[in-house]
Amino acid sequence: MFVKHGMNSGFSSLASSAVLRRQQFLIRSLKGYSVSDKIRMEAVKCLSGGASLEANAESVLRAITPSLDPTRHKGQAGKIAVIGGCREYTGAPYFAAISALKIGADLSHVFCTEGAATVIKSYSPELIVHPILEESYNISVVNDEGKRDISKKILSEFDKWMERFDCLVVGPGLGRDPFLLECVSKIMTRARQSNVPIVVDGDGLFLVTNSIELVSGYRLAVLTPNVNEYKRLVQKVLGCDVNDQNTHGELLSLSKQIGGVTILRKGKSDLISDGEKVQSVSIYGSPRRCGGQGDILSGSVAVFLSWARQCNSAAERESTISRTNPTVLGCIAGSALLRKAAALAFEHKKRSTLTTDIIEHLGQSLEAISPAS
Ligand SMILES: NC(=O)C1=CN([C@@H]2O[C@H](COP(=O)(O)OP(=O)(O)OC[C@H]3O[C@@H](n4cnc5c(N)ncnc54)[C@H](O)[C@@H]3O)[C@@H](O)[C@H]2O)[C@@H](O)CC1
Ligand SMILES: Nc1ncnc2c1ncn2[C@@H]1O[C@H](COP(=O)(O)OP(=O)(O)OP(=O)(O)O)[C@@H](O)[C@H]1O
Ligand SMILES: [Mg+2]
Repeated sequence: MFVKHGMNSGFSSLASSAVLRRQQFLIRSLKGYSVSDKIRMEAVKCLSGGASLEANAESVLRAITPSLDPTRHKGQAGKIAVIGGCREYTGAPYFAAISALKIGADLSHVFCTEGAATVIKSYSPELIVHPILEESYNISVVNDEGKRDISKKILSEFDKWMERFDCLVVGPGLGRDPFLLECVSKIMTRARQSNVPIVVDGDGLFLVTNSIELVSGYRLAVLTPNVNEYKRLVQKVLGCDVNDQNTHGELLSLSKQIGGVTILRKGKSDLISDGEKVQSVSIYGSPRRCGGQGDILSGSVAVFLSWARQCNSAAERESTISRTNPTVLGCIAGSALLRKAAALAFEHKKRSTLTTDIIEHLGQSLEAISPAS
């Protein structure tokens, strides 16, 4: 009876499957003792050690999501900019930018190449799209001096907007063109000088892995590597292969080695560390691994990180949460919401679940945890 109830309440969402198996084992071994269900649950939590690692994601989401206060003006709930979108990819920046809006940001911008801009604009009139980036193939006849001028123009175009942003997402669908990446490096350096948080994902991680100084020591940077991106990062920064026997130690070392940037290692459980400790989010998501879910995550982390920073200054957060790095809170909240939305989408669409279906469930998933009124 207790087991069934426990599994259906928040308890199940707090545990990875391995921890759950251990908890079930412990519950079975506790049978026959005259303890109440509540005490038994506490005992199981302590014995399993799962509760200290798994983030209390719902509390984080509740604590950092701002109320819809009628006195607030446009922009106060977040202004996000995604830097990405090139000849090959238009979906990824769209997914990241539209997810930010669907969660509750007020404005979402995309900085991309001219060709990608028309396509992204046609996906949604909600996005503000800046066709400022250039790829080498478009300027192949331009000499070095001309290229320097183009690069300066791109930077000054971006500068006009940068101070307005609460967070940048660098990389979804950015591509790997050398000229374009060089310009994006300059944009990142400028954002860093202005203390604008940066979530680095996709091809942004390709750039950063090869130029780690772009983020090294920047406490407002978040890296969100998938399996491949994490492997490349570990090889480059730690000079070894990924060690699955020392997952937590390795993530801690990686974050410390990059000067305390927050890393969200995506996978079966999402692992998050800023070099102090490792927290996980293992809420059940979806068995569908369609492309684009990481893009939803990067846009979501940007919004929650911005909200967490606002709470920090307004001292609104619960005490246990207020001691946590806002970049870590942003990762916990983003990961939990994506997983909840993915679970809901899968319930309806099963095998045909796509990233756009998951995006449609972001609002409903947040509403269930932090109602709008
Ligand atoms: N619709 C779109 O426009 C999308 C564009 N995307 C963009 O595509 C660019 C490249 O990202 P990728 O994620 O493909 O680059 P990766 O270097 O991570 O992946 C390259 C290849 O590795 C394989 N792979 C992925 N996950 C794996 C796993 N868990 N184990 C073993 N192999 C695995 C995949 O088959 C993929 O072809 C980025 O800019 C990204 O943002 C993706 O976000 C997906 C959606
Ligand atoms: N094996 C898994 N089981 C459950 N959830 C997973 C698994 N792998 C990834 N996820 C979830 O999907 C999200 C996206 O992770 P994924 O590894 O697909 O990113 P990605 O490859 O960058 O995606 P994208 O296609 O957008 O580039 C993660 O945050 C995680 O919550
Ligand atoms: Mg990705």
